[in-house]
Amino acid sequence: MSTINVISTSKCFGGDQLVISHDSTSLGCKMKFSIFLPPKSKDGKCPVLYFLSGLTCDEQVFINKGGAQKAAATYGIIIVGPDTSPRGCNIEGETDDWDFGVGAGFYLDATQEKWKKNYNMHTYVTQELPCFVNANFPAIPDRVAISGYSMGGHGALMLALRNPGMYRSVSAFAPICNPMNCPWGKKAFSGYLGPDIETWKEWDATELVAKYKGPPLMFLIDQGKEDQYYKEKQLLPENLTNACLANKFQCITRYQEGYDHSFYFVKTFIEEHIKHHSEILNS
Ligand SMILES: N[C@@H](CCC(=O)N[C@@H](CSC=O)C(=O)NCC(=O)O)C(=O)O
Repeated sequence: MSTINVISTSKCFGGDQLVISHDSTSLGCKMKFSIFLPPKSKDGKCPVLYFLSGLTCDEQVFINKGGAQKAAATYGIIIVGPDTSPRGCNIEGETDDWDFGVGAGFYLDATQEKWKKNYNMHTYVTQELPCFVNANFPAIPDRVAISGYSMGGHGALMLALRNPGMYRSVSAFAPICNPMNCPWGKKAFSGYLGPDIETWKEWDATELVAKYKGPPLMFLIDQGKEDQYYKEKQLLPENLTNACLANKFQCITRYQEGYDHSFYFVKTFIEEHIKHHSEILNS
């Protein structure tokens, strides 16, 4: 287990907003993550919500723009916000594009030679980070939820489908729903996974719904109707809805009038998502 380094700690709604760094073995670099500790965690262990951010984000964006701390304090939920990719690995071209490489890890484990040593965000978020959080913070290891936004929304759905039983509750804001059929996803999957489209299906939530064999699970998804990336067909929520209908997988997708693809949209509905997770995590 790597050493914990507390970068910052700030009192917030009676709890504490921390930023932590540690050496990651699965990613082969130093990683930062945010963790909000609600006031209730001073008296005992609390459930945990992992929140995965989108393209171009680091561990700072959600804690500064997401507006989640008040609800997390109210409902007694710890929120962990990992970074979106490894950083500083000196891979040629990793900072050339905003939608691939640094800031765009897509929460998968890369198989291509150039990326596979470092771009293992699936292993990091599902294994290494929870071990580290559970060892260092008052988290209840088997009361865990996951949510995310855009690329991170897909990460939340896909991680829950690939890891049955790991997450009791799942939600997403404007998720990329079917990456192998949208420009962002095609670029990322061909870069990290190579040209064989069959291997892409293992990392695509819309494909994985049909294979899910775990305990009953439901998705809560909010999608803005004025979202520019929705209109450009980067998100494809209808493809996920159709897959869920075909496979009797419960998915509530709420199309929200007037909202675009921004953190103004996320912060509008974050309290409802945290309340939703709290009800399931505490049941
Ligand atoms: N190229 C732009 C836009 C990138 C962008 O919109 N990123 C979103 C997530 S999109 C899907 O994953 C985001 O979270 N941006 C951070 C923010 O502060 O809004 C750019 O470089 O900003």
